[in-house]
Amino acid sequence: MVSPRVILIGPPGAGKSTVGAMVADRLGLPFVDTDALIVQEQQRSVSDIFVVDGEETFRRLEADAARRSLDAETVLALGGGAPIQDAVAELLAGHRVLFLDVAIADASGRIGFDQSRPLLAVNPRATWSRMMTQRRPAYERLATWVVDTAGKDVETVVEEVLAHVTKVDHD
Ligand SMILES: Nc1ncnc2c1ncn2[C@@H]1O[C@H](COP(=O)(O)OP(=O)(O)OP(=O)(O)O)[C@@H](O)[C@H]1O
Ligand SMILES: O=C(O)C1=C[C@@H](O)[C@@H](O)[C@H](O)C1
Ligand SMILES: [Mg+2]
Repeated sequence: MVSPRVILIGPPGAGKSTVGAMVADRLGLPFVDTDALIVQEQQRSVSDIFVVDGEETFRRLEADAARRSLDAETVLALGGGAPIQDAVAELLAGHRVLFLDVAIADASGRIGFDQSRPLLAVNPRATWSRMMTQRRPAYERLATWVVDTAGKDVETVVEEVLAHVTKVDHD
């Protein structure tokens, strides 16, 4: 069965989009990011969908985007909240799922908490921390591998992800 070489999960600021694109490039594979796919297909921003149609609509689009992205050989980044949905979590069984872990100290510096992340529009640091406490058990349960990105630059994280992917390719 054809499936993504690796699926990246983790909270906003973990580096899923940045690291995922670079890993895909190094592997010579297409990079798919469910957030970007939704934006492209809907022709509007994630924030716009949240504000105009509500989170429930976004989650439905996201689950659908994830479902359609699982049967191709790519590097796949899921939106931060995607694997928290039971419907998406169930789809991940049997796939290589890599949790990019990050703590608030690094995440806050990375994402700057601008308005592009609708869930973090109010009290961004406290909201991120609360969200991560709730989500961490799911990220850990679904992951077949974890890379802690704390204190590591993007290139170091990319190398760690590539090392893992190459190793499991040969196992
Ligand atoms: N290990 C790292 N060290 C320093 N900066 C990083 C690292 N990983 C990512 N960044 C930077 O942090 C910012 C956020 O990264 P990115 O958008 O890839 O996160 P994400 O996990 O895709 O978040 P979201 O769930 O909101 O889509 C980017 O500017 C990126 O360059
Ligand atoms: O963590 C989340 O719930 C989100 C993360 C982003 O990737 C986007 O999917 C959206 O902003 C929601
Ligand atoms: Mg992203």
